[in-house]
Amino acid sequence: MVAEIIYGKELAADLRQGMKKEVEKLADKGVIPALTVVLIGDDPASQSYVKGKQRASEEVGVRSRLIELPSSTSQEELLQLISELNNDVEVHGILVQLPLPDHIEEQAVIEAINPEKDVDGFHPINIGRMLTGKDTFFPCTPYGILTMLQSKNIQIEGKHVVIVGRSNIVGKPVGQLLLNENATVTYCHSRTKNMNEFTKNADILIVAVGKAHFIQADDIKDGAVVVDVGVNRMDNGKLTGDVDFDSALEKASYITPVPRGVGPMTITMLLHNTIKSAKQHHQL
Ligand SMILES: NC(=O)C1=CN([C@@H]2O[C@H](COP(=O)(O)OP(=O)(O)OC[C@H]3O[C@@H](n4cnc5c(N)ncnc54)[C@H](OP(=O)(O)O)[C@@H]3O)[C@@H](O)[C@H]2O)C=CC1
Ligand SMILES: Nc1nc(=O)c2c([nH]1)NC[C@@H]1CN(c3ccc(C(=O)N[C@@H](CCC(=O)O)C(=O)O)cc3)C=[N+]21
Repeated sequence: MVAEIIYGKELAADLRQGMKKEVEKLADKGVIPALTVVLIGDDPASQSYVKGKQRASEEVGVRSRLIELPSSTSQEELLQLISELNNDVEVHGILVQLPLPDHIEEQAVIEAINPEKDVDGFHPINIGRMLTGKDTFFPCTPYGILTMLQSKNIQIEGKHVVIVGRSNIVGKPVGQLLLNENATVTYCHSRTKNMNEFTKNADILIVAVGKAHFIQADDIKDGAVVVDVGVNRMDNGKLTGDVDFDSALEKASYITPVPRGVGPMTITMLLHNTIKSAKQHHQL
């Protein structure tokens, strides 16, 4: 079998066209959705992602402000800034780019953000709301993956979803989101034994590890749907995923590429959440 490639980049562009129209309508009512991104330090990958977020915001008419701070910023200073942003009625979404420097406790920062402005969907209140099946800001990467699967009418209910990786921002929440869609979910991680006995059983395999070509064709069931979340920069400067794309393409029924797959969808769902937040704040 040769897989159909799911280009998140194209779906993202389609969705942003709709968002642009929605933002124009909001502007007529005097509301301009506004996102503030806080970037600490000078990690080139983070800078590149943040640039992508700025560009996409501009495209749909979301007002995006970037606050760049040195890596010497203290936790107290960051918490103070978040408190100011929480109180600023002109700010609908707050995103603190992760990872943070070692001297800052990530969870304390996430919990300081007003859940109503937590457009990343990382606050425990929003995670809990997602877990219990309530409406909330869904974490952007999981939400983007769900939207990609739905765009191809891929059945989720009753399917065995295997996730490799259990981070708080990707692995864990994508499992919960798909569980809500009635999938049967298995998590694999660094302590999992005989991992490919699980991956080979997956109807939908989602890989978020951060190791280039970690998953090979041998690890994939014939006809499986393969979602590659990994973004790894190779020595030649090019990006590659966690899945050996060329060999997996011959085995899967659907596969997402890297780049142009999940990444652009993550950014698009961030804009979706920011628009949603603006509407909620203005009771629209
Ligand atoms: N496209 C996008 O929008 C996004 C892409 N990413 C990319 O996705 C990748 C993962 O990101 P993130 O979830 O934040 O990463 P983390 O580093 O937080 O988590 C990696 C996960 O992989 C697991 N893992 C590591 N080694 C192995 C192994 N040998 N076998 C099985 N599991 C293993 C870890 O297990 P354990 O928990 O046991 O340590 C952990 O759960 C990265 O490449 C990142 O750049 C991330 C966010 C968004
Ligand atoms: N608070 C927070 N929220 C996040 O959502 C968040 C974060 N921190 N820290 C890092 C990860 C990673 N992440 C990506 C977003 C877009 C692409 C993306 O657009 N990738 C393009 C390529 C981009 C390029 O060329 O550099 C693609 O795959 O086609 C990738 C990765 C969001 N993250």
